Amino acid sequence: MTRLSVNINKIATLRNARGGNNPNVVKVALDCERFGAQGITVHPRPDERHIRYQDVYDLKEVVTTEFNIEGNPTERKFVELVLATCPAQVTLVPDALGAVTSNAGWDTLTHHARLADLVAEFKGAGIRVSVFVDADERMVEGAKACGADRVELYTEPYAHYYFEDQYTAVAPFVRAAERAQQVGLGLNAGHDLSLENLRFLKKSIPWLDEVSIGHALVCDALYFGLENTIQMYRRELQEE
Ligand SMILES: CC(=O)[C@@H](O)[C@H](O)COP(=O)(O)O
Ligand SMILES: NCC(=O)COP(=O)(O)O
Repeated sequence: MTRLSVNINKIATLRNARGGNNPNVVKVALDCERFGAQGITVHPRPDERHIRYQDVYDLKEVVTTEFNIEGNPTERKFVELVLATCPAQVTLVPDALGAVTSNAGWDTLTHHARLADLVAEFKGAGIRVSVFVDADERMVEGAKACGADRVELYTEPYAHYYFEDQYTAVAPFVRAAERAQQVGLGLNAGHDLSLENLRFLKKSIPWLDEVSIGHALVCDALYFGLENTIQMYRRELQEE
């Protein structure tokens, strides 16, 4: 089964636009769970432009599905937030300061020592660790060597090339996913996944453990409503 984790960053973006508490990210997270989300993902950034550190503490109190915190552990503040809130999963993402969104996976070979220390620290606290990587078998192997439990494949290139040629677009992801399976890593995927491209990814890599989806899902919810939208994404992930 491939689980759907809803990334609620964009809900916080909307809330922050007016400075009040509408929409309420805690309520939305609970509603997402009620509507069928199997996890809640947040990706706090150091500038707190969407999810704030306090949101993470508030969400940890109430989320009953898998809570996944994504972020760059270069910031000690992020490491401390994760250790203090103890989510089910932390996803380590090398997002650059000032970047609009995540735009690459880790070089798990160059950063082996640092990643290995962090993985050990989080695993020691009972937190599953996923490492965000490009669809590159060497980076998958490097994540395994760091002690990670899972990798999350950065799917922006798949989403980008999907409409040109879906088979060519998915091919490196299938190879990376096969490598993850061979070395015993769990497998997540995320970034720019949508109602258009999700089913083909799932069909190509049926052993995917989890997808985290935010931007497209929140956009779709404007048209279809949140409950319908979550159900629509869940249907795309059903086994054939
Ligand atoms: C790691 C990843 O691909 C997502 O977490 C993405 O970075 C969402 O973050 P934003 O909502 O800030 O774009
Ligand atoms: N890990 C990916 C994620 O949480 C959501 O990415 P996106 O759907 O907002 O591009």
